[in-house]
Amino acid sequence: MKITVVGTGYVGLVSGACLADVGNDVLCLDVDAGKIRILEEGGIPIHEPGLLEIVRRNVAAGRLSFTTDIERAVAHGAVQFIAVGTPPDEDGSADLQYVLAAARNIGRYMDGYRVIVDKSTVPVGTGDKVKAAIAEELSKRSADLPFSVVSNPEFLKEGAAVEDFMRPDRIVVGAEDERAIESMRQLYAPFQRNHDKLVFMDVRSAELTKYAANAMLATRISFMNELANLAETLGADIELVRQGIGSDPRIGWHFLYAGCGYGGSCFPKDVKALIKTADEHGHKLKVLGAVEDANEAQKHVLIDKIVARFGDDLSGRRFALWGLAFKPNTDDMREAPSRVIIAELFRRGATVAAYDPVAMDETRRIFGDEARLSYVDRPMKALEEADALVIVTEWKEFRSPDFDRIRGLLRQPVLFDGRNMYDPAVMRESGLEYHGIGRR
Ligand SMILES: NC(=O)c1ccc[n+]([C@@H]2O[C@H](COP(=O)([O-])OP(=O)(O)OC[C@H]3O[C@@H](n4cnc5c(N)ncnc54)[C@H](O)[C@@H]3O)[C@@H](O)[C@H]2O)c1
Ligand SMILES: O=c1ccn([C@@H]2O[C@H](COP(=O)(O)OP(=O)(O)O[C@H]3O[C@H](CO)[C@@H](O)[C@H](O)[C@H]3O)[C@@H](O)[C@H]2O)c(=O)[nH]1
Repeated sequence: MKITVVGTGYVGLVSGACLADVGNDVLCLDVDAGKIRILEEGGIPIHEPGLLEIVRRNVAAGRLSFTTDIERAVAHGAVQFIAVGTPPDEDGSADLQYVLAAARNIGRYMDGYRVIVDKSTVPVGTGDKVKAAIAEELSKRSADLPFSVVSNPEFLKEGAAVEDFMRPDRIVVGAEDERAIESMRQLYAPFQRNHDKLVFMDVRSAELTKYAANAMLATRISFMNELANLAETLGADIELVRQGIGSDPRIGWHFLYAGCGYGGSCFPKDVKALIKTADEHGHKLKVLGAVEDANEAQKHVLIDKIVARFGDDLSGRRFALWGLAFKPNTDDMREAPSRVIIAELFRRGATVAAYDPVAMDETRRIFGDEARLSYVDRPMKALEEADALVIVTEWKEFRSPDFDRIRGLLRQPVLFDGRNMYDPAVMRESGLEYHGIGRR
C-alpha cells in the first residue's frame, strides 16, 4: 500500500518505519527541514531503541523515503497519516493548529480518494474539524473528491516504541464508512498475530479512548504516589504494598511504581486536555484534577527531602544527578521531573553535576550555557565533591552500582532515590543514608 505519514517525530517516524518494514511504500513528510536532512543522511533525529536499524533497512530497500515537499506527499499515499504534535495551549487545551494545517494541505493537493488517518492525540470532535478543513480546501478549488476521516490513536511508549507498534495490545480504529474500514483492515493485517487486535468504533469514541487510557494510567501513578507519601508517615513500605495489591488480577502489576512524578510528552498534556474538554462541556473531572495536582506536588518530593536533610539554603552545595530524561531509553526531556528538580536546586543556591546516557545533549539545549550545571560522561564522576546523589531516572545501568565507591566518592554518604531502585536494607548495610519514595 502507498502510505504518507505527515509529521516525522516519535509517532510519525516509528509508524512510517514499521509500516515500511511490513512491505508498504511509505513517504514521510515533515516541515522541519533539519529533521528531514538528518534522515536523508542516514541518521534519525531521536533516540529510540531499534529504530535506526529499521529506518536504514527500509530506506535501502526503497520502501521508505523522506520529504519536505507537501504536494508530493499528498500525491503519494492513498492513506495519509497525520502524526503531528498537539502540544498544550496556554489554557491546557490541545493546540490543533498543526493537525488542521496538515488537513488543509491534504485538501489543497489531493487528486483522488484519500483515507486521512488521525494518529495524533486529539480532543473529541477533531475528526469533524479535520473533515471540515479538507472540505473547505476542496471547495475553494471546486474539487468534488471523496475522502474518509479515521481516528487511529497511537498507544506506543517511548523507549519501547518499535516493539509497541509491531506487537500492539490493540489497534483502535474510529471509522464510519466501509471503504475506510477495509483500508484499515488491510493496513493492519500484518500486525494481528494470534488474534484480531482491531477494535472498531465511531470516531468520537476512538478519540476519547486515547485520553481514557492515558488518564487511567496517570491516575494509577498519582494514587500510588499519594499512598507512598502516606506510607512514609505511617512507617509502612510502598514497595511491599505494591506487591501486595498487584497480585490481585483486578488491579494488576503495571503502572504501580511510586516515584518523583510522571513526565513526558503525553500524560501531563493529555490529563490537562481532558480536564479542559470536560470543563468546556460543563463537566468537572474531580478525580483527574486531583491526579494532576498530586503529580505537580510529587515532582517536588525529592526537593522536600533534600531540604529536610540539608536545610533550605543550599548555597555552596553540589548535587550529583543520575538520569535526566523523563524515563529510561529515551532522550525526551518534555515535562521531565529532572527539570523541576534542577531549577529548585539552583533556586536554593546549589550546583548540579549531571549524568544521563542519552539525554545530556537535549538537556544542554534546554538549559543553555548554565554555569551551575555540569555534565559528566560517567555516573561515578558526578559524585566527586558532591554532597549527595539524587536519582531521577531508573536507567538500567544504575541498577547495580558499586555502593562502596559511591560512599567513598560522596562528601556525605547520602542518596535520594526518586525511582526506588534499591533495597533500603542493602543501603543500610552499605553505609549509605537512603531516602526513597514511600520506603521504610
Ligand atoms: N511521543 C509519544 O510517545 C506519543 C505516543 C502516542 C501518541 N502521541 C501523540 O502523537 C502526536 C505526535 O507526537 P510526537 O511525540 O511524535 O511529536 P513530535 O513533536 O516528536 O513530532 C511532531 C512532528 O510533526 C512535524 N509537523 C508539525 N506540523 C507539520 C505539518 N503541517 N506538516 C508536516 N509535519 C509537521 C513537526 O515538525 C515534528 O517533527 C501527538 O498528538 C502526541 O500526543 C505521542
Ligand atoms: O509505574 C509507573 C509507570 C510510569 N511512571 C512514569 O510515567 C511517565 C510516563 O511513562 P510511560 O507511560 O512509560 O511513557 P510514555 O512514553 O509517556 O507513554 C505514555 O504516553 C504515550 C503517549 O500518549 C502513550 O501512547 C503510552 O501508551 C503511555 O504509556 C514517566 O515519567 C514514568 O517515569 C511512573 O512514575 N510509575
